[in-house]
Amino acid sequence: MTNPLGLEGFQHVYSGKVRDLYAPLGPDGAPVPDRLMLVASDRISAYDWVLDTPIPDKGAVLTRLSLWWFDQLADLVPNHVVSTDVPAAVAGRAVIVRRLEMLKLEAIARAYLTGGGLEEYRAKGSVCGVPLPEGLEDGSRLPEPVFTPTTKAPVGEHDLPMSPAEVEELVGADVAAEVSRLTRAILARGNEIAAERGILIADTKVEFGRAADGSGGLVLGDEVLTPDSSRFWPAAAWQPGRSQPSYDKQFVRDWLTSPESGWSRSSGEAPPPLPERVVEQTRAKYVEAYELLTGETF
Ligand SMILES: N#Cc1c(N)ncnc1-c1cnn(CCN2CCOCC2)c1
Repeated sequence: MTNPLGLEGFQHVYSGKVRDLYAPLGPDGAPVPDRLMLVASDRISAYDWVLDTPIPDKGAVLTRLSLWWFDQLADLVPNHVVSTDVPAAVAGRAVIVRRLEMLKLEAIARAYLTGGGLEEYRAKGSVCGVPLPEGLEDGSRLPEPVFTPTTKAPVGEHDLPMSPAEVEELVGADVAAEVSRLTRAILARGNEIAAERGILIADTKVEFGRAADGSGGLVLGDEVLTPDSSRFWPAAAWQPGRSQPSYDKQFVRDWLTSPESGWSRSSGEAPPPLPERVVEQTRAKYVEAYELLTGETF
């Protein structure tokens, strides 16, 4: 298995759109049983494409933000973070984590109605089996966060909505109820904190696992409440009844859909490289979100 970053003492396990997973190797050269390393890249995705142009420091900013959120949520749920003692090549954008038995579902909660949830609401008046009030629009705030889990589709395929019965069949009724409760509580806590700082978190995806030996309860894995795992909206621009501007990706989206890019979403072709000004504006939004939420300087 190739080692894209050439990390001595680590075996590459998996690459997602913007993050990668490595296994630390022990002195015998075998993977250490209960450890993994999550590495956040500077890659950015838009319109289902991973763009050619990296956003400098994006991986480091989102790693620090996720670590901060794990701390803010520690009273709600234990997490998989072990340390940030990582190789210099990925310092600041990688985390050593406990190896978990991950639940095979994407635990999604929605506090505002948009995207796939809005489509289902318009068709059925409900989302994932949860009836919603009439008259909701794109961007409407929901009475309370709704659990809208999906499958974990293979690379290149789309995640599919799961009904409560399908979740229970996958993980059992008790774990299904706890995953729903925790996912909604994480989003509610996130919005309590973010709204005071000018950011609305419309929805979020988290991942849970259990200790490999089966001991203990659910552990929060992956990343948490970052602009990659969640929809961040600027609170001041919130206006139900239209598509909301993205806190972090609007400069990218606006340029890619402008005549200047020469690109069309319907072309099926990869988007062109981003101009430097869009890269700088986007980097600044990630840093701004981090500094607003945490009160710390990047
Ligand atoms: N987190 C975590 C974790 C863990 N603590 N233990 C075992 N497996 C995983 C794991 C394996 N894959 N994913 C999906 C999320 N990936 C993250 C990396 O980047 C690609 C997507 C999570």
